[in-house]
Amino acid sequence: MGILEKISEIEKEIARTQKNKATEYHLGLLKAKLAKYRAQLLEPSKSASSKGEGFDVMKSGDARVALIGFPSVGKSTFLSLMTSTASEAASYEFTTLTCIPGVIEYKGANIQLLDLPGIIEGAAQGKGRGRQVIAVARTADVVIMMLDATKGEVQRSLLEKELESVGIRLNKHKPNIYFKPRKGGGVSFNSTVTLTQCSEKLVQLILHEYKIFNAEVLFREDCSPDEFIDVIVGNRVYMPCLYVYNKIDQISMEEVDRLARKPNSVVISCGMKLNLDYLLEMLWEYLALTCIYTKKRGQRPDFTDAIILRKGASVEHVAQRGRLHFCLELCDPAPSFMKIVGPCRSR
Ligand SMILES: Nc1nc2c(ncn2[C@@H]2O[C@H](COP(=O)(O)OP(=O)(O)OP(=O)(O)O)[C@@H](O)[C@H]2O)c(=O)[nH]1
Ligand SMILES: [K+]
Ligand SMILES: [Mg+2]
Repeated sequence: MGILEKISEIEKEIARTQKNKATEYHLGLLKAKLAKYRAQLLEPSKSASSKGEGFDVMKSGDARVALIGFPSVGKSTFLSLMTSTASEAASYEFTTLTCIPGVIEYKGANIQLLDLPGIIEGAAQGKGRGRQVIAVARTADVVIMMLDATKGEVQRSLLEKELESVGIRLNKHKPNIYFKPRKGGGVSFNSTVTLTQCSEKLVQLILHEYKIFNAEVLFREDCSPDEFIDVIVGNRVYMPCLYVYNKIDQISMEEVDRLARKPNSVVISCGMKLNLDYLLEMLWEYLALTCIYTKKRGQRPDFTDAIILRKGASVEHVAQRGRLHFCLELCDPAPSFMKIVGPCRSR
């Protein structure tokens, strides 16, 4: 049996198995197996043609945003609207066949926006350019999942499943579980909270499935078996995702209102240029970028020339941007998220 068949067998079995106390170990084991096969599926194959999967586009600017969506939802139209790059848009599917980068200039930041080919169900398994698109998505700071407002929720849940299956976790934080394999001593299991979804026995079972017999495990959060598996597997990407419903010019006001109220969602129309400013505001928030203005002693800050940093960045990051001589005289008082990490060298 090939890996794809094994995966589909396990998926079917999970779907048939009722979720209750008696089946929890069985289900936990199935999920561990599933994650293992999926990981195998994603391992780069040995053939030369699949080397360097993903489109080769240089990272540039202060942040990277990837446009993911079904064909013809308006990704290219959006790129052409928001950046000075033109990407061909047309009414037929798979107009875009490669990765096309553009730059959004916002609040002094350069945000790299990547237009990508449309993806469809089965993308993660290599349908269309799915794997390449997903490989690019993994490198982004934020994913915009663009959806056709007229197509309901189907597109959204299909794409979520695709991304989920390749280890991309949308709008979730890393599970707060300490996990460290050891050389010996068996499995030591502890938790600082009451666990309602995992138990020591289940954790042991899952670990054994991964041939891990010695490890330290500390749950600091009431995590699910899936979250625990994510921690063991280790290569998960936790990524903010904005769901953007395009083409709202095609649906009723009631429907627009319903979509707009969904969490992490924005409704727009590229065709009628509706709500694009609000989308940018949201995007900025999701990117969690901060502008820092520097000044020389006795002078006013230069608000036309910001340094863009991630929230939580330090003076050292400013220094790395070659603005060291300014950073010694940062606006006073220093913003609370800046921590001084060491003496600055002067230039
Ligand atoms: N009514 C309406 N049509 C739109 C809107 N935005 C884009 N379109 C149309 O939708 C069609 C597809 O747009 P594209 O930008 O090519 O879509 P895409 O997602 O890049 O498609 P692929 O590259 O094939 O994956 C085009 O005919 C656009 O004119 C919108 O807001 N409203
Ligand atoms: K298209
Ligand atoms: Mg396109």
